[in-house]
Amino acid sequence: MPVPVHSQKSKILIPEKVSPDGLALLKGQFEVDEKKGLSPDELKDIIGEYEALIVRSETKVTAELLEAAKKLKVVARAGVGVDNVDVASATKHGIIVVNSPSGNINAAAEHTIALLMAVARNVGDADASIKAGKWERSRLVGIEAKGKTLGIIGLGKVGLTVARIANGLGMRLIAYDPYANPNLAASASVTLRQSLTEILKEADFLTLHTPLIASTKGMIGAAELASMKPTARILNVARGGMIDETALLEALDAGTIAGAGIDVFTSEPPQPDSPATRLIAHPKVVATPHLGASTKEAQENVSIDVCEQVVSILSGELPRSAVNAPIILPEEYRTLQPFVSLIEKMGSLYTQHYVTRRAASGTSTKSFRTTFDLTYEGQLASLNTTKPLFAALVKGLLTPITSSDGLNINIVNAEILAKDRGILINENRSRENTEDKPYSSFVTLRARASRSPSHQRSEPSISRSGSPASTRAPRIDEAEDQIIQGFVSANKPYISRLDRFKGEFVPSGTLLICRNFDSCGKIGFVGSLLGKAGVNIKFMSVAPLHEDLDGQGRAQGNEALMILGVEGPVEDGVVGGLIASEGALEVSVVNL
Ligand SMILES: NC(=O)C1=CN([C@@H]2O[C@H](COP(=O)(O)OP(=O)(O)OC[C@H]3O[C@@H](n4cnc5c(N)ncnc54)[C@H](O)[C@@H]3O)[C@@H](O)[C@H]2O)C=CC1
Ligand SMILES: O=C(O)C(=O)COP(=O)(O)O
Repeated sequence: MPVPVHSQKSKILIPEKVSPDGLALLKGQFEVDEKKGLSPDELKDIIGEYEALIVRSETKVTAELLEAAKKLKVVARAGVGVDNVDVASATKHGIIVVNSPSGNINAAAEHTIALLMAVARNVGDADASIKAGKWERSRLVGIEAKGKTLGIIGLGKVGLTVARIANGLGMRLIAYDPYANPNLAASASVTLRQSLTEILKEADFLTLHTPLIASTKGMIGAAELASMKPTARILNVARGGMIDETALLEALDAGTIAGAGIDVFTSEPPQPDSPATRLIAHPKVVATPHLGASTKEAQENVSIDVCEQVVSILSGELPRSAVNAPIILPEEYRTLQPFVSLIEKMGSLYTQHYVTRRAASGTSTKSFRTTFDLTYEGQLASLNTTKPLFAALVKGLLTPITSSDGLNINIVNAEILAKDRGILINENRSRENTEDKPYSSFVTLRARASRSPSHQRSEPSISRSGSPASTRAPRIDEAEDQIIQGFVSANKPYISRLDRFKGEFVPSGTLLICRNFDSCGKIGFVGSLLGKAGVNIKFMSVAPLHEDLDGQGRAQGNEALMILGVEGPVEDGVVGGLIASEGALEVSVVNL
């Protein structure tokens, strides 16, 4: 992966309490600002300085805030629910949203059980009573959990964990979740019901564990409460807004619902005199101020989880749990990572080497429509998702011709951006046997340029400033395909073919790519010219013509590529000198 360059440290804003365990991973590498108690306007005023924002449930990450977040690359939610983040807007801006999908699951489940027991045994009421100097044993008689039916709405991670603990308490478990895994449900002794109505009728305790989405907003209203047993108790450690707070208050007052344990509210903290405030004050309610995830262990987990992902993203790597990007299995993630780097470099090499050259040859780039065929061979061909590789190619193609503060191209928005710019990419898989090769996967980028009939915008525009390009380049034949091939060995990307030339080189740093006649003295000529210009050569690789290889690997043609890894800027004058009569036919300078 690209090595993070933090010459000017990236800034990270943390407007909420996030455990120091994760923050320790950021401090030193980045500038970390912990600023609590900011108003929405204050947050909007400063967000433009930051590349990462780490929040919990209190900060509202709105479309307006994201619009002002010009440098933002990632919103990290140190927890599960992202209902406080406008994910669609983040996607549009190419901002990755990550969360910690499992760091606080156990805490939320245990808190649900704590509320269940507290409601069953009147713990809140009894505590207030005894603190007030009373001794009310007969008023505070409770019920047991054992043998009671627990109705679970949403049998995901928290719901299943609650089920497993409640099973230990001897409860009968039923659940409603149209997307539940029946095997997981059975293994937790949960019987799945086909409708919410069945659950509502049977439950002695009802607990909610779905996300707050359109289908769950207000899912428990007056009608649902009326269909429940008058002895039933309700628990909500998921999200406020799923239960109609006014309807619940009325049901508790009317005695048609026996009690409630509530951790989350429609508005947090609740407004004075709101239904939520009256619920909190109700004697049949045990309330907590959104404490489901508030354990030392959970906060350590989520903090480390999201901070690691922030480091990855700011270093140009893939995150583990992106909410607005495809899910990547851990083993695929390990395979993909070095290829993401390789393919981004292949795309960048294409734009810097070919597009620039085409411009220098005097051919209008606007008159070409280029189709890219990206072919994965070997191990890569059997991956479930190649989206990160696709995104890497778009990023590589466009970054050299985009101002650095312009596009934030990533896995989230690559497809939209490619489409917007008329870049057509076909992905192909080939299971050709790579066993005889020193690498298990192989990538080929083939660019097919053809004249665009209407001269529409089709090619990335190519005004790379300060990019010295060849002057004696031949005109590009529009029927000619450009080919770049590469592979990864020991996690390091290599280019193995550039157009008609075959030879391995590491695509990193500043490279001088010289096409020349394969004759004596060329290396000496180039070396001495660069030496005189003070350009230090770090490595050199010679790539003979691909098609003309004889059976013994010797080039028969009379042209070759010389690839030089150099240090320091290469001025236009130096390039001009290299293309002088005795030197190279063509030179391009690429920065990878
Ligand atoms: N109070 C707190 O501090 C905490 C609250 N939470 C909240 O708990 C909730 C659940 O979290 P997880 O279990 O991690 O989520 P999850 O995504 O693993 O599970 C949610 C389940 O809800 C189901 N579901 C979705 N729509 C449904 C519908 N209309 N009817 C029935 N089931 C439906 C899904 O199929 C899924 O199985 C989230 O809202 C999360 O924000 C999570 C952690 C701490
Ligand atoms: O993870 C979740 O969904 C939570 O609700 C936890 O919220 P918090 O991080 O404690 O503000």
